[in-house]
Amino acid sequence: MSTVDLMQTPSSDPAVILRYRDRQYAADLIGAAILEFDFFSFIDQHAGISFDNLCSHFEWQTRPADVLLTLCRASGFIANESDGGIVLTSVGREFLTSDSQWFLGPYYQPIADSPVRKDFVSILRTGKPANWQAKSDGADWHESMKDETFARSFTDLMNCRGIAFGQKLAAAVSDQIAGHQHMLDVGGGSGIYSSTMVTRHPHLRATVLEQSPVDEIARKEIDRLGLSDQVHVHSADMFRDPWPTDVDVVLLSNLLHDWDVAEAQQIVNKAREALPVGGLIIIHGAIINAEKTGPLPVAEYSSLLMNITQGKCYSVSEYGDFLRPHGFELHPYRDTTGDRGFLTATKC
Ligand SMILES: C[S@@+](CC[C@H](N)C(=O)[O-])C[C@H]1O[C@@H](n2cnc3c(N)ncnc32)[C@H](O)[C@@H]1O
Repeated sequence: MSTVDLMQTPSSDPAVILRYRDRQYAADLIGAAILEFDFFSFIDQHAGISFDNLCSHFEWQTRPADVLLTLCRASGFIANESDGGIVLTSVGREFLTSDSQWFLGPYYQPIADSPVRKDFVSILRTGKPANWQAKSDGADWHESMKDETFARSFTDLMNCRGIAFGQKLAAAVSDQIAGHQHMLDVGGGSGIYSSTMVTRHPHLRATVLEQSPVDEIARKEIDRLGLSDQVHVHSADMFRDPWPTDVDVVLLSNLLHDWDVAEAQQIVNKAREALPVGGLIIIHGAIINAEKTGPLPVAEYSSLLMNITQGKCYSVSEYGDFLRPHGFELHPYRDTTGDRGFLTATKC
């Protein structure tokens, strides 16, 4: 394993490298819409249909249907009228409706039998995530994270991107974090976001709240970086157990997007309870714009998350709904690197 120098920051943006992986499932979701549901022909015949009526017709659940529609909007296949009604764009009508002479459905036929495409059909109907990467042991991603070998491999995956993401985030929140002392990094994985934050802001200490076995992985990683004095690991279940309360910043990095609305709201409510008035919540990850028209790389990544977890990439307005009515003042969304960004909010 290479030596890590968290003081050194990258000069380039890894977006292109990440996008190959982040968009891996998007073709299968579009393939499901075309091949299984002839979705675009239906929209053509029912121009202006509402989201709810669309879901009723196809018997789709809200979460996966929203991810599909966001992907179609971000791709420029559909648009929303001012009353929210869904219509096709020119490219959608000309190339994606089955009675058009330019219909490109047969181009997707080779992936008709892809397990991921088939999974999407059942996720749209049931709302339940598929097994992680079609593993046959029946465990979804959330359950798999309790397995030592899987947790190690997946934490490595998150850690490698987290070095640059964490460094950019730490730099971007400098003004907001200056007067704060103790950050709670909920579901913090290897602790890389805490490690990069305290390296950039040495006045700060951090606590990583993690479940077993990731908690032990985090302890070892933080120790390897020589940061055990500033970053501690608190072993707990974020839903069932109490959170430390002597904190004035809560970081939720790539966390809410793993969960459906009820669980995500539960996490935000626990963050509110943990923070004093004036405390800061930071939500970091891949975030859809307020209009749900993009960015395309985030809409593509959302199809992967929707397939393997109980969540999706939420939009700026959906995060506003989690925060504003629950006692937070929201600050504007900001980009960092690699199609990621963050929102902050202050507890009122
Ligand atoms: C997608 S990862 C994000 C890790 C890190 N925050 C990042 O940005 O890379 C979600 C993390 O939440 C943790 N997690 C999931 N359920 C949890 C629970 N009930 N209690 C504590 N941590 C949990 C997982 O172990 C995992 O490390």
